[in-house]
Amino acid sequence: MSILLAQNLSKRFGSIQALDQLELAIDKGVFFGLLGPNGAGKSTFMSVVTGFLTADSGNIQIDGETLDPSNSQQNRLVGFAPQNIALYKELSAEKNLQIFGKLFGLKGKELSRQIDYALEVAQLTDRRKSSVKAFSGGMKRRLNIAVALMHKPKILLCDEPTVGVDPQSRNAIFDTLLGLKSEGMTIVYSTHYMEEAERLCDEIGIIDAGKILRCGSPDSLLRELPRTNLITARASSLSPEQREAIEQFGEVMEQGAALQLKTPPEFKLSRFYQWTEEQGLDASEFQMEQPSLEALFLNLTGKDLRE
Ligand SMILES: Nc1ncnc2c1ncn2[C@@H]1O[C@H](COP(=O)(O)OP(=O)(O)OP(=O)(O)O)[C@@H](O)[C@H]1O
Repeated sequence: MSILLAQNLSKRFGSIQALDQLELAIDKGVFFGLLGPNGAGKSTFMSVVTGFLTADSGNIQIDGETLDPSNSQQNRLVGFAPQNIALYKELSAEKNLQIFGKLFGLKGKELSRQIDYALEVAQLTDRRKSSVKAFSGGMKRRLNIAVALMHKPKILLCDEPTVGVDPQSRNAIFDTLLGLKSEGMTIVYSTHYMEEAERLCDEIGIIDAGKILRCGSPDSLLRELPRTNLITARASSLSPEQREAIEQFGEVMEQGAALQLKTPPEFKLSRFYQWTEEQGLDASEFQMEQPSLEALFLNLTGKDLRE
């Protein structure tokens, strides 16, 4: 059974249709990536799931029950780390967690235990007494996630947690989230970076203009791409005879100093490498275009993911 189910979900802001009959089902324990460009509706979807916004129509179920923002038991199932960091900058990491924990009704030993746990998961235990204003962007992001964990949610929604974060801090955020997944938490992670979606996610939902266009494992999504490969090499690396012979593998185009080979679906890579070997050519001379989620997105929408 899905732990998070959205059916026919729509939300409009004036003339903008932010969510457009969106359909999504996320299973328990899955690291789910919501991949789409700016303005696709990712934040709006998360805000509706957390009850900050009300949908115009449609239905959300959390762990089998229809979403009801006034149901505090249900609210406890979902943690939300919003894109705009919500922390008290003058206060320490520990104090921040204390305030948010109390808001969720934690106190005494349970509150202390949860603070220790959240700091540990966010890899901030040694900075618990430091004030947030001294934190790097990545540390603030991790504390933002720690806050979302204070009430022990089963689903964590993370809205673009790596925007504006340096590569080292990004890795620390990934470790934190993968650690949570290994504890059984369901993670919904929005991003417009396809490398992140590919690296982290068990399943990906491609979102654009408020609709989920495709959903599945990264591999199954990539299999949807037309199986035409593009192989590029320097034209000067082939003799005139080899230049002619390479046409047995597909259509050859010359682009300045580069030679591009567009291969048909029945193309056999092993046969191609056998030929390069027979010809005494260095296989590393030939660059292969890999199928990517970016290419799939372009294929589905005619748009670039990074536009
Ligand atoms: N409160 C609001 N009032 C008016 N328009 C809004 C509001 N919130 C979102 N929108 C619009 O709804 C659309 C979806 O926005 P949303 O923030 O959900 O996208 P997103 O995929 O999260 O992108 P981003 O990464 O830019 O936040 C956008 O066109 C946005 O401008």
